[in-house]
Amino acid sequence: MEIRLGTRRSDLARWQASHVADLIRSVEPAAEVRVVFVSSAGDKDRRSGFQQIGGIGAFTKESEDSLLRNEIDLVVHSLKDLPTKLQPGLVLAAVPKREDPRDVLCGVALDQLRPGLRVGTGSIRRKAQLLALCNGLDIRPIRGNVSPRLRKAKNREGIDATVLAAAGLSRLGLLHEASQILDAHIFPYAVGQGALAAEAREEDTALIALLQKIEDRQSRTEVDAERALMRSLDAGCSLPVGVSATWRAGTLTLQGQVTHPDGQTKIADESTGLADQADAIGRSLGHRLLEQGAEEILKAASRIVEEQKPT
Ligand SMILES: NCc1[nH]cc(CCC(=O)O)c1CC(=O)O
Repeated sequence: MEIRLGTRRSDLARWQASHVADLIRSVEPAAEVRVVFVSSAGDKDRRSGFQQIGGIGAFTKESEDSLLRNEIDLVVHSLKDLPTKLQPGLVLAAVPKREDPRDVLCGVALDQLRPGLRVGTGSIRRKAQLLALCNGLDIRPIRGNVSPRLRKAKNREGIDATVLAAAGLSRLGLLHEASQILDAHIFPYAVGQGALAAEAREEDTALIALLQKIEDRQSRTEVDAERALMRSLDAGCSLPVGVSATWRAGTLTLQGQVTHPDGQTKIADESTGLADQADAIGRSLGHRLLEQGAEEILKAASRIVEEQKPT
């Protein structure tokens, strides 16, 4: 079978694509996987803050269009960047084994956070959670690829610190550059962080069956529960929702935290269930958070994200 695998051009995207290509070859030695580069709005627009370039789907839309036009057969994304609603005709065919989903702090350690310290991040979740840990931090909007962000923090170029996903650093062989891995109970991670998505056309049943062989059931369950939470909160990928998934004797506990962008209010709860109840776990957690007032925080966050968009 010939498989045209689409990816963006960044170092991280290339690593992820070749990793999935290797996984496919390992379960199907006869597969001919060819990597095809697709650019995205998120890659082209380097002017503005991360949240600002049309937000949802900024990194995934072009490759999905290319998939729908039959130019490629499969796209590999960071699952974190994949909107909760896929375009009609496309499916999340497989989720391979998830990397460490946690965030890391680079530049300083957690106990060195002080009012006025400049922390670069374009993520409203990271901003909110950082301010909740240390009121008065100077959060600077930055975006761009992982390595330049790391370098800026290291050289104190406009920022003193930054927060990045452990998974991205690890894939680029840069995890040793992190100052501290952040405990997910103190600093919950983004929905889908550390996981990869293999997206395909719904009608491509042979390819989907093949991709099932590279799926990791536990990772898939976590991701399904986390995405169900996001849907029940009606929250786009750019909202301040953090999660943490824990397994005990075949049951999954999903913790969720919604944090006001000013860091002053947060709502947290959890929901537990069996592995085949991923959707129900995510949905019931969503309902609990909404009952406690999450909607007001999410609305405030949406307004802030909207205001930051260039007109
Ligand atoms: N939106 C950027 C992005 N998308 C996926 C990753 C890291 C890898 C992952 O989370 O799987 C990153 C960089 C970061 O947030 O540090």
